[in-house]
Amino acid sequence: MAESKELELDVTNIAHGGISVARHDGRVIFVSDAIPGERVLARITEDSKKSFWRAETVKVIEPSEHRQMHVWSSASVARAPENRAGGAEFGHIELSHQRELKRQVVVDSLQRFAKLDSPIADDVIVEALPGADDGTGWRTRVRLHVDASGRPGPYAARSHKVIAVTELPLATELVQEAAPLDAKFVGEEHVDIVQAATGGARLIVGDQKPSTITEVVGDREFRLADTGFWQVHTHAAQTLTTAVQEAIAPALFDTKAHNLDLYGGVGLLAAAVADRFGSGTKITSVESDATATGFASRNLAEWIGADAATGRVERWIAQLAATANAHDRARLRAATIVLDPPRSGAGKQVVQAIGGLQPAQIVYVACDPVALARDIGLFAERGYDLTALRAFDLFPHTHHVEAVATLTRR
Ligand SMILES: C[S@@+](CC[C@H](N)C(=O)[O-])C[C@H]1O[C@@H](n2cnc3c(N)ncnc32)[C@H](O)[C@@H]1O
Repeated sequence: MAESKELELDVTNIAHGGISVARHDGRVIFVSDAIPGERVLARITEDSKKSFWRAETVKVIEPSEHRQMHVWSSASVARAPENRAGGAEFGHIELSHQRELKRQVVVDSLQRFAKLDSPIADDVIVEALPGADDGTGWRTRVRLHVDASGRPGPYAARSHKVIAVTELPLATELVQEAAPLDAKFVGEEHVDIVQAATGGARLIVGDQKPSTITEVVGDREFRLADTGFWQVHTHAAQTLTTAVQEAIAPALFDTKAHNLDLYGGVGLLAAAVADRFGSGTKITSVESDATATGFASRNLAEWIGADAATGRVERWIAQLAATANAHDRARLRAATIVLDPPRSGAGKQVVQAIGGLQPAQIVYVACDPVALARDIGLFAERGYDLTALRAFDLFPHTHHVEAVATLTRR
């Protein structure tokens, strides 16, 4: 960028990633902190590409009827763009309209990346989780980054500049109370605040040695490392447990089949499946983090047919396919496979490997609608149709949306 350029833009659509779309002289401009329907003054931040530019809202000229005061003043458009805290990029939008925009992103992703124009996608709504009416107070895990002077804070939106803040409104009360926003951590890179279901909130400074915490879902306890993966929203684990249980078609479920929980963490979704279908359920939870699978083995111990394996899914499943005999193949054809991959999705290699096993049904839990849509497109090529889809607002005031899709063999 030679010099800072500002333009008045009419914002028309929402794009994946929490940014809005405007057009100027026929060129697409992705604009942050705006809402479709608004006219804004925006500063161009990237104009090196032919096909699109990027811009940040500097001033709202004609606000949307859905604009509200930002739930986090540290992220407000009233601040200079480079000083706005990141992680609440929808906080200036009414909560119900955030969900409408997320719905549009899910539907649009399915149309563009899965080439899917189906009533199942059209009927999807983004369901709210229990919690505060204003969508704050749900985060049980927060990472603060530390700047060169030792001061902790969130990164600014779209950069690694640490922003000093006085509050963390998306976090639970206990996490807010425990957050050391005035302390100094010279020489550290980050500080995590983690609230487990029992034992209050704790600080994890830098690469501190992990200790064991307990999470509770319904009347079931899960043990895990405080540095390990657990769903972030206070109600997320319960919501996904129920959603996965409901996404499985009982008529296609076989307790004795070689059922799988891929990207299984500490066994949350394997437990959901086994709870739904009873003590005889066979299911293997596969996860790359050996500490997590160690905990998963213990968390799943009460089900005789449940176990946990350590491995990268792409290799583990290739190995399974390579060594399966006719009996194993029949058990895999009868199987239900649950997968909950990271943001990048399962990808071609894993989708092809699962498709090759020809399981009866697949339940795909996704935190990225574009990655999900790409994988649904790949599954369609392997003979699987989308038969159910739900979306959940697991991350209010951010652009993130979680989806649970059921795919059934044709
Ligand atoms: C979105 S989390 C889901 C965990 C679990 N299903 C839950 O809800 O608690 C994704 C998990 O996949 C694991 N993971 C990431 N890439 C992996 C890979 N290639 N193979 C196996 N596990 C992987 C991560 O360590 C993480 O535990």
